[in-house]
Amino acid sequence: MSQVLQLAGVGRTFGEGATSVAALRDVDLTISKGEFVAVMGPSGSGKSSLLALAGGLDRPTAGEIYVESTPLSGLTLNELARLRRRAVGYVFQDFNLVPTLTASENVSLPRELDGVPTRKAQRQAKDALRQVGIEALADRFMDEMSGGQQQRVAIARAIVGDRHLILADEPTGALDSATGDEIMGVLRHRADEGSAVMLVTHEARHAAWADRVIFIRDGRIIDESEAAQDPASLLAQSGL
Ligand SMILES: Nc1ncnc2c1ncn2[C@@H]1O[C@H](COP(=O)(O)OP(=O)(O)OP(=O)(O)O)[C@@H](O)[C@H]1O
Repeated sequence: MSQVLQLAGVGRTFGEGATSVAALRDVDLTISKGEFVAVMGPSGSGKSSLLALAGGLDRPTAGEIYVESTPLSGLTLNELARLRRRAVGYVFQDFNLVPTLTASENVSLPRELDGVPTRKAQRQAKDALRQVGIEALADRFMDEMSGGQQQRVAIARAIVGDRHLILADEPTGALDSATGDEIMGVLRHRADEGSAVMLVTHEARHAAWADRVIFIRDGRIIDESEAAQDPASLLAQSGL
């Protein structure tokens, strides 16, 4: 099975009647094992909504979403939560880390909740923290870490274990550009190892790490390109 994520005719409308907002309309999208896809588009175009649906954090008002061939509409909330913990790593814009836990505990907690034995979960957490370059900070609490360090913890939590679908919403916002590139390298590596990666970004230089770039405007996919050699040409192509 090579399709990790599939959206078929997906729509998401918020509210009803005259004041309703169509955040996404009729989106068809497939991401395969080993594929790194970047999503670009203006503010309010539907990028975060797309990621939330793909990660099972929200439900579509039209169409169907499949994660590893499982149609999400058929799952109860508990089943959806289990699938999210097992298969989906999510990097939130605002990190969503637990302040009273250490870096290592923040990363291992979702694994333990999913029944992975503590020792193994801790080993996996350590490995994920190593991949994002902060293994030495494993025992620090969140308020002892800078914004950039917390962001790395959030990324470690998303890639820990063997998640097959990594969804990242602007994961480089608080990072300087060298660290941002390092994080892109981590996501690229995860894709090369067989995960499907979807990254929302405003930065063409980050999108250039992807195999494919999707442009969204007004809730619709307006264009898809193979990643260009020259990141600036991505923006030129889409007219963004
Ligand atoms: N919970 C909600 N209730 C009502 N409208 C919403 C909700 N979430 C998103 N929207 C609307 O849906 C549209 C798409 O929003 P979304 O956050 O997905 O865009 P975005 O491309 O991620 O924007 P940004 O780049 O600013 O993060 C916007 O018009 C937004 O106002």
